[in-house]
Amino acid sequence: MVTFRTGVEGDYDEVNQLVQRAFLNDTQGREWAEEQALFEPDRSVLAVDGDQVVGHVGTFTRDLTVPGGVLAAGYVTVVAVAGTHRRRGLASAMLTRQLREIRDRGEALALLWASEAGIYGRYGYGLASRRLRFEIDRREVRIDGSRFDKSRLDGLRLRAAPAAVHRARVAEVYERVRPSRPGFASRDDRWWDYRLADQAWHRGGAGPLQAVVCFDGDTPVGYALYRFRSNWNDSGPNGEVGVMETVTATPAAYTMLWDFLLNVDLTRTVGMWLGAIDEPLQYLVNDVRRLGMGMGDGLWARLLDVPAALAGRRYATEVDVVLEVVDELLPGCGGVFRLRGGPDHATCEPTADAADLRLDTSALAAVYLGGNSLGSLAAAGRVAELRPGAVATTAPAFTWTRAPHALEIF
Ligand SMILES: CC(=O)SCCNC(=O)CCNC(=O)[C@H](O)C(C)(C)COP(=O)(O)OP(=O)(O)OC[C@H]1O[C@@H](n2cnc3c(N)ncnc32)[C@H](O)[C@@H]1OP(=O)(O)O
Repeated sequence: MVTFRTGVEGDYDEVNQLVQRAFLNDTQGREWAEEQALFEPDRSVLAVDGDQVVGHVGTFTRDLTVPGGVLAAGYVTVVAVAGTHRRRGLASAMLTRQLREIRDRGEALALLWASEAGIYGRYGYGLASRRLRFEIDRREVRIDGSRFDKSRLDGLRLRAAPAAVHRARVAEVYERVRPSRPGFASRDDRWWDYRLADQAWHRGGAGPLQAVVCFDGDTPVGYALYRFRSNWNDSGPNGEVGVMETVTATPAAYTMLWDFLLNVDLTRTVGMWLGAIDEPLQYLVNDVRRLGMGMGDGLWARLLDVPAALAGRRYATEVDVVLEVVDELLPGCGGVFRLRGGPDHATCEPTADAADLRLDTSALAAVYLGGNSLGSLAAAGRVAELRPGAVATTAPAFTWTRAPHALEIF
């Protein structure tokens, strides 16, 4: 018989083996120091059959930047069920218990990256952010000089080194940018260890992790993390730059860093897998088509405390709306709420007033970070307009200056 329990410290190895098998990973030669340091056993739910762990869901404790604020969130991770025990409800049982535990800790929402996009909607998650992949034919692409004022680069300088050398500067820039960019997550030392981890298997055949930092005087104002992949073919050099993330406090730093990344001798391609959906590079280059862009999904979000989540963000325009939120999995998380908000204030409370809009919790999650338009969800029939005009007045409020961007898979 399968039973469920909370994890303990000694579970890591068995859980990790289960997870690696479930994700079809070859574990040979891998060490897990950085991953193990992130393990929060008391936030794991395990399924156990006899003496064997056959299922696992984990949670990390982190803060998420939302439009105009930062909220504690449960970061859901390494969901796995043994191949011998699938499609008999184990994941559903663990994921539902996990959502209740996240809510009971007072975290207003759960977040995850999905291995397959078909899995999580049934648990109330909505796709809240997207990413752009880039595969740039770098010889065809350059920063278009007519689109920016070169004098803005005066006084800036770049310094490139193995990433570990620049760790403090990189973390300093990230902390400066994080509070204002929806989708960014808090990174303590353990998370920097994970992000900068550089064992052979983290490299995926490319070289060591590099950082290039942009300084304005002595102040770091931007950085890029990247790897080179050396390659040659019959025509000569065919190397690649693989960009992991670029974080910048100013447009000038962004321009200077991308100019550097696009001009590495002996390379032909610049790739980035987790670019922002509104990546400014699109608006800077001479030939946008040659950026080789493709869209992917990003963060999935699940609201667990609707009033706290809605009052915890800010709104692009003044809004006063009554939302009926339908939550089939956790009915206690749904209800009718009046949201009053604007660029510098927000309140949200249960109300007995008639609802203006009705939507399910996954549709609300989809618009929560400003990554999808409420109007688009309404066009899909996912938002019911109970008071005529309510979509038109509410949709602009849920947008934000920048699209949400999740920088790393956890
Ligand atoms: C945040 C993350 O960690 S994402 C990683 C998820 N894990 C993986 O992809 C690893 C490989 N897969 C697995 O380990 C398992 O197949 C899991 C964890 C995805 C599902 O575990 P199971 O115990 O089989 O799920 P369970 O029996 O509870 O089924 C849950 C529902 O999800 C559905 N489902 C499961 N996998 C998929 C899928 N890949 N695509 C679409 N639907 C799926 C099931 O059909 C079921 O639907 P229903 O309730 O409408 O009948």
